[in-house]
Amino acid sequence: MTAEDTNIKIAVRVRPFNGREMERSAQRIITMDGPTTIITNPKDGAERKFTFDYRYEFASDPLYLSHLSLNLIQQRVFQDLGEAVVENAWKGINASILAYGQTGSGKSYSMFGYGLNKGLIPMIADRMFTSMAEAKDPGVELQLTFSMLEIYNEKVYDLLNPAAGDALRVRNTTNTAFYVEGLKPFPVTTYQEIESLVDRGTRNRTVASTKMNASSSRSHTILILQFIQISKVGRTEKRSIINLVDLAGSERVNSAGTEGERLKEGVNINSSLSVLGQVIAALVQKQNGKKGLVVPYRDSTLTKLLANALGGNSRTIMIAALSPADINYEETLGTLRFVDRAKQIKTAATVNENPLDKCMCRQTNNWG
Ligand SMILES: Nc1ncnc2c1ncn2[C@@H]1O[C@H](COP(=O)(O)OP(=O)(O)OP(=O)(O)O)[C@@H](O)[C@H]1O
Repeated sequence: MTAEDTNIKIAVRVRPFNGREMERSAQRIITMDGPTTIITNPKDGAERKFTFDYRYEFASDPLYLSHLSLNLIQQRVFQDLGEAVVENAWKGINASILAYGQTGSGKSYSMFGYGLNKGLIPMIADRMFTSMAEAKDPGVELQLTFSMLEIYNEKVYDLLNPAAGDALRVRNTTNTAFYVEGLKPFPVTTYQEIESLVDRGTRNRTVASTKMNASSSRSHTILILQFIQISKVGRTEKRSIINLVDLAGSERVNSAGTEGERLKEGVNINSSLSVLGQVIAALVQKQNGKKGLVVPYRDSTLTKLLANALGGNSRTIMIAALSPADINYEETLGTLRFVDRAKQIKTAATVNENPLDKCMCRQTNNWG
């Protein structure tokens, strides 16, 4: 099967001002003009312009903040970004969505949503089950599994199986394909099952975080849906993996006055996100013809697990979550620069279809 090169798609999303920003009478420094996102330096008024694939902003009109209009925007995000993920899963193509941005910028809002205001994860799961219920071919058996993990201080924890306690090991099948040994995929047959597993995983994340004196923004969370279509007639198997990633806050850690666990956490978050930046830079240089370059996937747990999403067999989308406020100028500019580099990466998604007799048919939880 031939690989089809596509660039990583970037979506920028600006959230409304929060209470703290309003209290401080923060000014808006992000504007959007057609495909262009413009950020203004509050010190000297200098503008920087970026162009991305999708943009979502909020209007200053308070009506925007009504539940209905918030919901409409969540639905638009799903139509633009999520629908194709489900369509590709049916074709046997892997997909990944990563949310990047500083703490409180709206990553979880985009990925999980809040209450009735559902985000991409519940909407993708819902659409998956609707399409499976509509599938008509009795000769094709459909299987969907779900797993959820957390990377905290470079270690991987199975959020659906916390009894396992200890961190799981990341192993590699090839130089660029890694998997989590012992991560338990749960077979799911209804939307409600996924919903309760996500709730369980989120609760475990909070418990683990509290125990470790962390807040949720200090770990990376990855949800994995694996979809398998087994054709009994053609004796083939089509597999696809959907990775949904809520990254830790990208703000730089101020080490002044920080010690012990907090410092370690900060250093680890910083280093895994900075390795992510280095991996992106290396992939871009490689695509621009630079020879003999080693992409440093191995330098962090996060980049090992995202190797396929970034440089391999996946269609990948990055959501850059932004605060609109001048007081966050540096972080917001950092986020825009980060995804501006990532948009140059090309991934080569292939259809994962194999004859049943030849396929390895192991319950993988990897990204390969
Ligand atoms: N696009 C949006 N529209 C309306 N409200 C939003 C939007 N994005 C975020 N919010 C609100 O902003 C707050 C912070 O968002 P969220 O928790 O998603 O941030 P985060 O980037 O995931 O933070 P953390 O890294 O700490 O987990 C929440 O109260 C959320 O409801």
